[in-house]
Amino acid sequence: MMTIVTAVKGIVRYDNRILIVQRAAADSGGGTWECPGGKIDFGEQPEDSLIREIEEETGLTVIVDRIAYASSLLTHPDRQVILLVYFCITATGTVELSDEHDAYLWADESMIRKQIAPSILADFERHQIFPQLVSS
Ligand SMILES: Nc1nc2c([nH]c(=O)n2[C@H]2C[C@H](O)[C@@H](COP(=O)(O)OP(=O)(O)OP(=O)(O)O)O2)c(=O)[nH]1
Repeated sequence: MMTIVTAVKGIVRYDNRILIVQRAAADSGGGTWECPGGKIDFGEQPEDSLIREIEEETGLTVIVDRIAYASSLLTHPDRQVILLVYFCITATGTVELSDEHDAYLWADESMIRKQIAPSILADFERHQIFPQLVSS
């Protein structure tokens, strides 16, 4: 059966860096670096879902600033994920990871370019995320 799920992801900013997290080695896509976030629960508002997911994955309580971009990908030939990606801010940089991730990094532009999954980097370029990180 073909399914579409909606996920929310955060570009969490702190001290001129953003938070990237490495998927646990044992999970699907293990070892790849991404922005924190996850799937929207039925009936949930996207921004509430993002706050909940980031809290679960990192222990951070973020404030959602504004939408950065929307994107879509197939994680499997019959499974589509619609991604809503938001800029977020946090008052502290202290991260406590869940079992879903093995490592985290407060990354600047060059670290992001080196680490993050190519499909995410392509979205960052397409939607001019880097210039927005320095200018606001
Ligand atoms: N193209 C693109 N893909 C992204 C971005 N951010 C992001 O996490 N991804 C990818 C990584 C994942 O393969 C996919 C969906 O993330 P997800 O957390 O819902 O995970 P998943 O579908 O693999 O499901 P699960 O294993 O966590 O249950 O999206 C992005 O900004 N652009």
